[in-house]
Amino acid sequence: ISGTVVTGSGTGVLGDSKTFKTFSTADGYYMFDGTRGNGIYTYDGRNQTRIPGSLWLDADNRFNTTYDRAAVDAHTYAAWTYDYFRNVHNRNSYDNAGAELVSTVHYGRSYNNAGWTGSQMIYGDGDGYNFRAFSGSLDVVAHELTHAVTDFSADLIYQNESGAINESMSDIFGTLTEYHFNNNPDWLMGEDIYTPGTPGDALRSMADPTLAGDPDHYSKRYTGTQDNGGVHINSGIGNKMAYLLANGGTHYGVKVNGIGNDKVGKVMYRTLTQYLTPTSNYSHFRASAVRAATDLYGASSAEVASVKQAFSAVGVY
Ligand SMILES: O=C(O)[C@H](CCc1ccccc1)CC1(C(=O)N[C@@H](Cc2c[nH]c3ccccc23)C(=O)O)CCCC1
Ligand SMILES: [Zn+2]
Repeated sequence: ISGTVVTGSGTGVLGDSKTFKTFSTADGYYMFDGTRGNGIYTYDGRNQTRIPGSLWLDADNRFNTTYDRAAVDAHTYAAWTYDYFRNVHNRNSYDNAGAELVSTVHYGRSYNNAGWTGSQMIYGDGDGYNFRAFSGSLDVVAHELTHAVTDFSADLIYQNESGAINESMSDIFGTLTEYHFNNNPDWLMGEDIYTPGTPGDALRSMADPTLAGDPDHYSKRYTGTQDNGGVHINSGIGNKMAYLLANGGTHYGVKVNGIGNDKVGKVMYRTLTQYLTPTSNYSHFRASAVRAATDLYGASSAEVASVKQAFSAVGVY
């Protein structure tokens, strides 16, 4: 179809106004952003589970109905996350070759989850009590897109320790993306869409994983078979490590000197894209992060020392 890139405006899941790129055609305005990579496409799942559904079409380029809100945020936050990886890590989409970013919102009926299918993002509306529309949280959108980056780099197997590191990387870049855009940033995950009736709680805490019952030390790791061997549980070990590496602190008697968010982003990005492999475990995660920090800052640098401190603080050697 022929048309021109224009700027649309609308209301997000939290009732906030935002603008984004749309595509003006004879049929109306599509949620297609032709200014980033090979394009960002947002689809309407129409509360079915057939994907991708229908490319989102609007009559007047103003997206202010309640039904529009999930699409506004999925489209906007996909663009922001594209910009984060492009501008901060010089990566052109998840494959570093401009791969199209495809999202489907209104996936399923009251579907209480989101996900990366291996080729696109899907976002449920939530049931309105436990969750609201999952695309309403920037850290969730960046979490899902980071799964795509991981699949096209380390390709960490989604189970047991490699799966927990996969999950932790998604929580880490979800949080770093939130800080990059200063979008009510915190070291919580999904706080904007979790239990809308209960302010201040979250799906996970990276600052204190035990708030969600997740381990904050390797000695407390889950070794059962639920959740693909605890990928969303043992991610707490990597999440706590990253929190300490960025902010500093003393954990189980081990002092960590913080190096700040930006350096954590550089070390974790290089670790993920240069050193981790599909079968990496937490011990290999430590070795990989030390190598990445050594490449970036030198073997005798404070940053390398802090990486070692952070992994020691969560019991990983
Ligand atoms: O991307 C992911 O890791 C999660 C999707 C994982 C998935 C993988 C394969 C098939 C289906 C689902 C989605 C998110 C997640 O962490 N889900 C957790 C927590 C969760 C969400 N909704 C739930 C409903 C019931 C129980 C747990 C959950 C999970 O699937 O465990 C990430 C950010 C927010 C939602
Ligand atoms: Zn995940």
